[in-house]
Amino acid sequence: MLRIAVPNKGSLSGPAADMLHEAGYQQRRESKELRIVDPENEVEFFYLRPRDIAIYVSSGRLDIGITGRDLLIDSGANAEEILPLGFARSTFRFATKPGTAGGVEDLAGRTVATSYEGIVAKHLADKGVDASVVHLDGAVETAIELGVAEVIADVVETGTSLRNAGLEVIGEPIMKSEAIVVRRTGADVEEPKVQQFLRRLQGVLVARTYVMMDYDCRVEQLEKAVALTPGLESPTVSPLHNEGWVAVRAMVPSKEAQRIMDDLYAIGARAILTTAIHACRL
Ligand SMILES: Nc1ncnc2c1ncn2[C@@H]1O[C@H](COP(=O)(O)OP(=O)(O)OP(=O)(O)O)[C@@H](O)[C@H]1O
Ligand SMILES: O=P(O)(O)OC[C@H]1O[C@H](OP(=O)(O)OP(=O)(O)O)[C@H](O)[C@@H]1O
Ligand SMILES: [Mg+2]
Repeated sequence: MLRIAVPNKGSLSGPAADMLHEAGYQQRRESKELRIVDPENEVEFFYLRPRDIAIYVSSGRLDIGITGRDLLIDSGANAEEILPLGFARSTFRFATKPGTAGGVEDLAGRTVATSYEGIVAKHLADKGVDASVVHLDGAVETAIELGVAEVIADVVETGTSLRNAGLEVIGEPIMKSEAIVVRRTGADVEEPKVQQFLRRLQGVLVARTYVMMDYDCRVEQLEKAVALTPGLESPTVSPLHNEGWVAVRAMVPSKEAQRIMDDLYAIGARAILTTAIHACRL
């Protein structure tokens, strides 16, 4: 049975459960449940604090975990990223009151408040900047106003929390993060049950980012049409009853679907349809 760690709270927990559900796995019904068994899929899910997941996985007691890239790096755990999942995207940045500092080099001798001490201490050391780091559990934006630190280092998504606290980012992002699947460093990722789990999640990612496009076009326009919709391997082309016409079917990135439909129409394609993909294995 594959043992998988899933975030039980916070920004990662809802989207992770949604993705697993879309991949066909049973998920907990109540937020108080700490573990469930999905016997049909031979998987056991453990609902753990996102910050602890890389540590459990590195111990080898759990085969796989879903966590944030920033949390993995901050933990220093002996685990590695094996699949990015595309949700909980954020950057990790320094911020302070406007006019206090221009870049990381100005932080020498200052105090930085953060919930991600591991990332911050390493980054400061790499840059050769000697600053103190104070650990806070969350809501670090308030630490400056309350005099606990002069600088913060925190997760930034829209920037609303920083703006509301009257702070601005300084320097380049320390890192970019998103939800990821982790496995103990060096453990076999080719193991069939691990591969099956990854294929299912990859299927969800593809189903979320592609649509199926169908259209009819004249044979003379086929090469131009296929250039617009090359598909993943190559599009399916079938003859139509009307001579001189073919039907084409190809997967296209959903973000580009409307533009591609306009371009196909412009070269004479007709009956252009897009449909959602519910699941797939590539
Ligand atoms: N506003 C956000 N937008 C996108 N990702 C976020 C956001 N806040 C946190 N994250 C990401 O979520 C993960 C943090 O997990 P965590 O459980 O601490 O989330 P959280 O929302 O901060 O939870 P809590 O505030 O309950 O501690 C990190 O990978 C982080 O980059
Ligand atoms: O750039 P934004 O879109 O505003 O998002 C970033 C904020 O979201 C998270 O806070 P959360 O609500 O999880 O509170 P926390 O700081 O207590 O973790 C993060 O810690 C930032 O404060
Ligand atoms: Mg938070």
